[in-house]
Formats: sequence, C-alpha cells, structure tokens
Amino acid sequence: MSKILKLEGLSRAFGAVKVADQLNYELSQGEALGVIGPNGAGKTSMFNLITGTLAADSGKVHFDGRDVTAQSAAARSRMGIARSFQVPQPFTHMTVFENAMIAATQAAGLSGRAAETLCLDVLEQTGLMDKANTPAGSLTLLNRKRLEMTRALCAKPKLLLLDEIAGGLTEAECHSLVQTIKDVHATGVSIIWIEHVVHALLAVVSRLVVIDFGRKIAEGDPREVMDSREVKEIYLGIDADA
Ligand SMILES: Nc1ncnc2c1ncn2[C@@H]1O[C@H](COP(=O)(O)OP(=O)(O)OP(=O)(O)O)[C@@H](O)[C@H]1O
Repeated sequence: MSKILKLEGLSRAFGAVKVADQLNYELSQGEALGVIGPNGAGKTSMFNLITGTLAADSGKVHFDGRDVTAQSAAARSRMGIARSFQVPQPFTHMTVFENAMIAATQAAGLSGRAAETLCLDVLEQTGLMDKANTPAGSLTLLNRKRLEMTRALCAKPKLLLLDEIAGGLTEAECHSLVQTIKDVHATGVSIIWIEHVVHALLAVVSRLVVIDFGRKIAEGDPREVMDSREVKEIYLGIDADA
C-alpha cells in the first residue's frame, strides 16, 4: 500500500531537551495511527514538525510521495496536511460557519459557492449544522472540539492530525466524537491521533506508536503495544523485568 507520510530520522532539540530524537515511522494511505506517550514526551512537537510550524534539526518528512522537509507550513497545508489543536483556537467572535469558511477559502483555496458547499458538507459530517450561526466563543467544549475538526476538514486534508481531541469530554460526548472520527476515517482520510483517552483511541486506530523523550519506543498492534513492557514501565512506573 502506498505511503502518505514517512518520517526519516526526524530530530529536534530545544537546548538539552530532545523533543524528537531520530523519529522514524510510516503511515499508509487511509490508515489511522494512534500516538501515546507521557506529558512532555514530544507528541505535539512531532505534529509541529509534520505541519512545518517547527523546523527539524535533521531528518526528513515525506508527504504524498514528496520530500516536504524544506516546505513552509502554508505549502504543506495546501498539499493536504491539516490539524486540530489541543486547546481549541477558533475565532471566538465569528460564527461556526464563518470559522469554517476561513479554512475553506484560505487553506483549501476555494471561493464562493464551492467554499460554502464544502463547509455545509463538513458541518453535516461533524454534527455542527444546527450551530452554524452560533458564535464560536459560546460553544460547549464538545462543540469546540467538533469545530476544531470542522476547520481541519474544511482544508480538504489527505492527512488529518488530531491532538488530544477527546480530552475533558464526558463518556457520552467522547463516544459521539469517536463516531464522528470513524465517519471521517471511512471517507478515506489518513489520520494520526495523539490521545491520552486510550479507550477512545483504540476504538479507531489500527496501529499505535509510543513516544517518550522524543523517541519512538514501541510500535505495532494497539493491544499488543498496550500490553508491552515499554508501556507498562512508562505508565505504571514499574520495571517489567523485575
Ligand atoms: N518552543 C519551545 N521551546 C522550548 N521548549 C519547548 C518548546 N515547545 C515544546 N517544548 C518542550 O518540549 C517538550 C515536549 O513538548 P510537547 O508539547 O511536544 O510534549 P507532548 O508530548 O505533546 O506533551 P503533552 O502530552 O503534555 O501535550 C516539553 O518539555 C516542552 O516544554
């Protein structure tokens, strides 16, 4: 199967802190990959390196068959990489529809009727249609998370990066968001999802990568990875060999 994303020896440090340390992994077209790791492990920094808002010290990012390491964040966005932010960042004084339109016009490069049609389709998909005229600043947390996904999808991504989108939600809200992510994935969009709410992640992804101190320390079948010595050591603080 062809690869949508390939990270090759990707490294970045802030002083003595290595946020990415020789990261290597690939994502197949249409695959959903989960990423877990302790706080400060470098997960969000990895998204910043993929989207191009953070420059690598060394290594390469290949996207859709091209080496994009030297490309700007704007160029990578036009090529089809979109993300949601851990802390939702809507234009709070604008409506949900206006927020969606900004992504459709600026990131997807659409205008007029084509942009409006895309936004309406995405709002239907993300369950925000009845909030289209609501100011983004008055949305509930669940709907702010839905708006994050809406804005990313209005960029018409081939690769969707989700950063802790389930955090802070109730069980029922989380369940409903998982269903929406499954629906998006079913349309063929490739997904990398960083998430601490592991049961939500495992309902969607078919492979898991574990990051600690910027390094990939485990990768594979989600349930086998969750059962692995590396994950138990990190999350339970035990020496599994003892
Ligand atoms: N611009 C920066 N300058 C200096 N240090 C930074 C910068 N960005 C991130 N860091 C540091 O790099 C480390 C990794 O941060 P990052 O946000 O990537 O981790 P994370 O795995 O996403 O954490 P969390 O699960 O808490 O969101 C942290 O110690 C953080 O303080």
